[in-house]
Amino acid sequence: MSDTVFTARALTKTYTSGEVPVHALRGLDLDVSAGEVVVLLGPSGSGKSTLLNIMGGLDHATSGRLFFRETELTAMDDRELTAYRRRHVGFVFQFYNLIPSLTAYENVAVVTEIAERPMRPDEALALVGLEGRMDHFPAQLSGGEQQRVAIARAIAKRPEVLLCDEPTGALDSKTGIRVIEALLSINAQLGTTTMIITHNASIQDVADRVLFFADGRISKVHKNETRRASAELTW
Ligand SMILES: Nc1ncnc2c1ncn2[C@@H]1O[C@H](COP(=O)(O)OP(=O)(O)OP(=O)(O)O)[C@@H](O)[C@H]1O
Repeated sequence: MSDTVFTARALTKTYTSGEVPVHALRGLDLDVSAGEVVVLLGPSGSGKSTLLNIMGGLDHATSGRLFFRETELTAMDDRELTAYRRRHVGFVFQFYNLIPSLTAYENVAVVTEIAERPMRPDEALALVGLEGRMDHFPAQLSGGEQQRVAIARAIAKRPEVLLCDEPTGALDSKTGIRVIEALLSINAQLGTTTMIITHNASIQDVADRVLFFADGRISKVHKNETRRASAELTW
């Protein structure tokens, strides 16, 4: 099996829904290795979410090619992309989208009931440090804890990749660090390839590689020789 999970070549995305076309991605080349933690930084509108959505099979590119291992995502129709997404991709968004009437355990079980070889909800919740909160409802959990339930839900199906769009965007520094800690612990224990969009530059220190976006392109790449432990982060 190849060690490269994603290969993007000359990838573009142009939105033509408005009067003026928006060039969200302007020819992007990228290789992501298995088990890598990649942080995406850059100004608002620079194309970070567009790239993650295409990698996650939520959207189609306009031109160029994108592969998940040997499979070409840019050749897939919506039905094939849905199957790819269900099988291989976990998503974490800024807002947790938990079901308020279900406990933490039940929110995770919603996913494990339909996955192919899921872990048990209690295992997934233990991985994010919430073994003691399984019977709590979202309203009884802090923002950081709710986000960790959302992470447990995303990883319970054992996805190969975890795509996170501003996972700490709504959190204060202390709870945000706990969330990053949960993501890194999953990466260490399960080897899940992890991509994290953030506006918080201090998070870049926990990555293997940092991609700086500007105007639909990757303008700079920085490789961290050593990754900083999440406990050492401050913001
Ligand atoms: N569905 C859409 N229709 C039209 N234009 C869009 C759509 N989605 C995104 N765009 C535009 O594409 C560009 C890139 O947006 P994108 O969300 O990828 O940026 P971003 O770097 O993730 O920004 P942010 O950090 O604010 O989330 C922006 O100009 C945005 O307005």
